[in-house]
Amino acid sequence: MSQKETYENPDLKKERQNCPFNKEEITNLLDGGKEKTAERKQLENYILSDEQLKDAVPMEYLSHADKYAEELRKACLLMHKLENSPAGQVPTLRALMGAGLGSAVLKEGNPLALHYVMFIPALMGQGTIDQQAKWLAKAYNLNIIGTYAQTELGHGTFLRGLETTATYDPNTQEFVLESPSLTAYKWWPGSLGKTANYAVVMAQLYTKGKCEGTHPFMVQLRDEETHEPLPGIVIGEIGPKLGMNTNDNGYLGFEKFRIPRDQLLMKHSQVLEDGTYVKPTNSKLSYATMVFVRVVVCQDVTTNLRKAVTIATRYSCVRRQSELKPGDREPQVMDYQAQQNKLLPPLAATFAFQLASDHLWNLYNTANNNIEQGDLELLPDLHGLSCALKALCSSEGANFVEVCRQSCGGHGYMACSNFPRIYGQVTAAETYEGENTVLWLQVARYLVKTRKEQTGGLSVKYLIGEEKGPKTVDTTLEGIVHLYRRTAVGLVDVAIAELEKSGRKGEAPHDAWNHAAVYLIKAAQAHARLFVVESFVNSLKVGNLSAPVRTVLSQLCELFIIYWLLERSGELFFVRQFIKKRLVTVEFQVRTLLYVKLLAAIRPQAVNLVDSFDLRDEILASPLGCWDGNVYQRLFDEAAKSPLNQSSVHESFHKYLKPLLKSNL
Ligand SMILES: CCCCCCCC/C=C\CCCC(=O)SCCNC(=O)CCNC(=O)[C@H](O)C(C)(C)COP(=O)(O)OP(=O)(O)OC[C@H]1O[C@@H](n2cnc3c(N)ncnc32)[C@H](O)[C@@H]1OP(=O)(O)O
Ligand SMILES: Cc1cc2nc3c(=O)[nH]c(=O)nc-3n(C[C@H](O)[C@H](O)[C@H](O)COP(=O)(O)OP(=O)(O)OC[C@H]3O[C@@H](n4cnc5c(N)ncnc54)[C@H](O)[C@@H]3O)c2cc1C
Repeated sequence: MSQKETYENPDLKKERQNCPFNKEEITNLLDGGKEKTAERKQLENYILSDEQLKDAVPMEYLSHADKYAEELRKACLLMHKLENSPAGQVPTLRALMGAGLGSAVLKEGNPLALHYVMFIPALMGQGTIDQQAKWLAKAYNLNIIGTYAQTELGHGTFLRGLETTATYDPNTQEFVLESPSLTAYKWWPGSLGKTANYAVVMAQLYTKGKCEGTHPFMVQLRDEETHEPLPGIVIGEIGPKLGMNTNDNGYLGFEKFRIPRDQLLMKHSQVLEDGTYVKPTNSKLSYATMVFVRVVVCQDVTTNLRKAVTIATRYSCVRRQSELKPGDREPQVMDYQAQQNKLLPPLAATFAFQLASDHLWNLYNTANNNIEQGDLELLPDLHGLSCALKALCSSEGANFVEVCRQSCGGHGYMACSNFPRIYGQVTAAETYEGENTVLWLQVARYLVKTRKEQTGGLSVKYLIGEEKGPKTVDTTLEGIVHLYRRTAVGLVDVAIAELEKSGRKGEAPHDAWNHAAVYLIKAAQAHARLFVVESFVNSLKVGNLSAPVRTVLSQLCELFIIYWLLERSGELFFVRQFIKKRLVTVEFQVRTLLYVKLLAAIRPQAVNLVDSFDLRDEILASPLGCWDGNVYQRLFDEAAKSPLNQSSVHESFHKYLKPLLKSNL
């Protein structure tokens, strides 16, 4: 019997009555088409009906080592199932690696994730055709399992500061890998601790006595039969973390470890037999794997946010608390405007982030195809936009997930609510693949350069030439988007003025840069927000949407754009012309009124909107967010699984508490 034929909480049932739009239309839109929805559902049935992929006990009750073993067991079973997947191998793999279907089975992180998300992409992006022929089939067939080992104990951000060396020995035509200090040890790579037997290792390449910078090397770490670390390789796992505890992040040291010359991944730069170094066309091409992951992280964070919003919204319609009208029945907490103010902006954000991530994905594909043909023109724009959206989606996503947790009161703090895990994943994305502040500064560098040199890619075209558009702000959506644009331009100009001021005081450019960081980061963030709101508005102009779906998405779009404007209103005060023209006060009064009206307009559709995400209960993995709304019974069922409830008196009572109670007599 399907979950939809059993109990349904009466409040949720009411919420679902008379839905003015077709939920399936939104589901199809988010999946990328009707066929993709059908494919996803078929895949979910295939994977989630397998009893062996279900947890005997919740992960929280297992030891660190048992958690890893259990997740690895399921990850390997999933790989076996992949061969017969009805949806085909590529879509299945994609679904299994991310926060959607994959997380229903592998709740604490997939020990094979790095193999697919970074190791294989690194081989494809950095290896020559011959190297790909040698390694890729082995990697796809899981004859070898790899990771991406870049970060060290001493350096993660500053890649030019990495200490691991790979020194070419022309006599044997080998590279000698060495960790010259404790801080040179690789530290953090996922799957490195216990799972992987190979890695793409980033190391400083030395040849003919000269350092040529960081380069990727294909390195075998463990014996393919026994899995023992090879002589000269030191490996371990780094221990428990805030989240993602079964990704077995590890450490790795090299003691004069030799690899053949042809294990330098040589697609972009080469070392010839005699040690001659051949430069790449662009030194940043060796950073390409990170660019790819930044792009997919935006999508992954959005999926996690959808989960958090679904759980919080359904719970808020089941939960009744306090008094709205004296003497009346306690209301659904969703009927408090304060609760709508918490939950409807993140609901709108799930659409905003998805649409922006879709644009980024398209840019990635075009740029990558061009790069394969030797055309690097789109690279700066891709780097700028992937840094901007990765930083924005992960930081805003983490804040929104925390708000969703808060909106569920005490029950949101339960491990079984699934908020701790979701938060652990989204907050990790603020740090990995480039710490967000560092990425904001990369974006700012691109913006300042574009504004000063008056040349740049599509995402920064608005910084080139005179400001276009109306001089006053009107209350249409276009008018508000224009306000975002003027803020973004204004903040870049403020940052440039700050840099020039420091320059006039005689500061060196690097000091001036450091002293303008606050402004630079604000400018980068305003740029990223502009991109997201423009994507949202433009996406609604095109596309084949029915009138009811267009109406509700337009309401969400407007709500989101006004929400951000009100949230970030302080930034407008940095832009002097806005204050002079008194734009801020008048416009904000009007906008606040509209914002509140939009909350009320969207409120009745909240459950229908999250239903249209079509996230199965197994994926939500939360008694608070289940489709049927049977929250309290499910919470009790979860508590019954606690090992502390397996006996009425725990043995520790006799060991510790009883003697203490006696001694007090
Ligand atoms: C299905 C989905 C599943 C998803 C789930 C994912 C789960 C996976 C879990 C975890 C994975 C995590 C993996 C990792 O974390 S791997 C390690 C990642 N590490 C980083 O990201 C390090 C961050 N640091 C850097 O990127 C760089 O050091 C730097 C901050 C960019 C600085 O580099 P550098 O000092 O060399 O550069 P400059 O600042 O001097 O800039 C010089 C010019 O280069 C341009 N640039 C920089 N980077 C790039 C790039 N990547 N591409 C293109 N161009 C780049 C920069 O703009 C400068 O250009 P200019 O023209 O101004 O000179
Ligand atoms: C869950 C997880 C998984 C990971 N997986 C991998 C992996 O598979 N492979 C891998 O190689 N690495 C991995 N990492 C490492 C990750 O990529 C780095 O931790 C990340 O890039 C940040 O680098 P860092 O730790 O050196 O931070 P630091 O750079 O030391 O940051 C510390 C502080 O200094 C600030 N800071 C640093 N530089 C600047 C600057 N120039 N200007 C202003 N502020 C600055 C930062 O903003 C931050 O506030 C993982 C990390 C995590 C958390």
